[in-house]
Amino acid sequence: MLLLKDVWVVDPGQKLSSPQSVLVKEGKILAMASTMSEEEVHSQAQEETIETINGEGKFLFPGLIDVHTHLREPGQEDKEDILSGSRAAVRGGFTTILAMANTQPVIDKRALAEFVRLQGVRAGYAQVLPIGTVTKGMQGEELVEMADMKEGGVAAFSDDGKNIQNGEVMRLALEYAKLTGLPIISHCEDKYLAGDGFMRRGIAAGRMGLKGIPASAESVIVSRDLILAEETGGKLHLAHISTAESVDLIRRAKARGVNVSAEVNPHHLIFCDEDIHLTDTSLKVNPPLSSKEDRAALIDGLRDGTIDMIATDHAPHTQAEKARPFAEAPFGIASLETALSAVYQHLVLTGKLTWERVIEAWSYLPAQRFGLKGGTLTPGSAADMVLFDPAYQEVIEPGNLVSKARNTPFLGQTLQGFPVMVWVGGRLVQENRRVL
Ligand SMILES: NC(=O)N[C@@H](CC(=O)O)C(=O)O
Ligand SMILES: [Zn+2]
Repeated sequence: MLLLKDVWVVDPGQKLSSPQSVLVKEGKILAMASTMSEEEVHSQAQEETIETINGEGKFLFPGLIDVHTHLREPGQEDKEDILSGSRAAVRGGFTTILAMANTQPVIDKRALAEFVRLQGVRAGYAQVLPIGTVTKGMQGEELVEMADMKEGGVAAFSDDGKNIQNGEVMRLALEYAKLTGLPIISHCEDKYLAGDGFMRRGIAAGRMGLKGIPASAESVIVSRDLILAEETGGKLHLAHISTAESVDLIRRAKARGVNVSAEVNPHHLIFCDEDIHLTDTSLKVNPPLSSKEDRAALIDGLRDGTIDMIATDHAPHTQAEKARPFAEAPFGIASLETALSAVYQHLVLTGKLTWERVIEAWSYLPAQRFGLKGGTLTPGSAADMVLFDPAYQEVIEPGNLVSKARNTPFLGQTLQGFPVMVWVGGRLVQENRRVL
């Protein structure tokens, strides 16, 4: 039995943000109270021994749930595998991650989904839930066997990495996915408008002489998918929203009652196109970093709930690939181990977002929208928990990272505020920044 004493609990699912004492027994939250006398604790514990952790000055919140993580297994294990990725997850405060389907081969069959799920179980860190592709071979043409894939454990369907260009295929996907109750996650990018650009079209791209991707490449497809979700009633989730125009479209669709949710990635909230340098590919990502005005609209959208959740889009790549010239390096930022601290430091400490909203957006709402267990510390729920020390500082160095990837813009920088203990189902998996 575990007692976390005098810890500041942030649990939006219970509308709670206050000092509490929390009792954990047999992998579950047993009780929580603002004051707990010795007698009460002992009566709950009965004969058991009690391990007490003093939580003063720290936060406790439900483990984060990341709905957009690329783990690269099967097929590209030199970038990341399910073991290294799920270790990186718990180091960063994530207890459940949804693994994107753009592996090699892509996850378009039940057996493949089961493989990903089982590799997650074998690893024994964060819970790994597979995402299946929407179309066979991720070719954008023929739908996968959705009901069968659900039996195999997929939590959603997505051709992420690619957009489904054919509107009729997207309409059918939204229609058929209703039978499973699972969302279709859309990577909104019109490939013809995006062309072969490397960063957001605008003044910064012009100054560097880099070919730009217009904001419309995203918003045209956001618009199409919102219309199709409205027509079909299908459950739509929009990945990595990055422009003011998209936020506006989603806001208006939600006002009409469209069945849509949206996510934003930490890098789009923290950086903008002006931060990109030709000699540093760590900020080369898709969708590209947008303008300062877009960034402000994304933060506003997250504050008012137009954008429901935060997701990392952890996209690990090898150093050799990222060392190529800007135009040739792959798109993607590895972020599981830095994302929460970066958001805490750059958005919470600066007063742009409340800590409560961040936890709601990264734990409670992902659980609600994707129909997952977790996302709250309500008594009876699994003890997937994060103890977060707001004063803990760490230099982001290759030697500290447990992910195989090093493609983070924070390399060499000091971040403040880190998970210092993480439990999955009551089992301690990270302590003092070391994965156990
Ligand atoms: N975001 C990225 O820049 N890259 C992702 C693909 C994706 O999420 O679209 C990847 O798989 O590397
Ligand atoms: Zn994507």
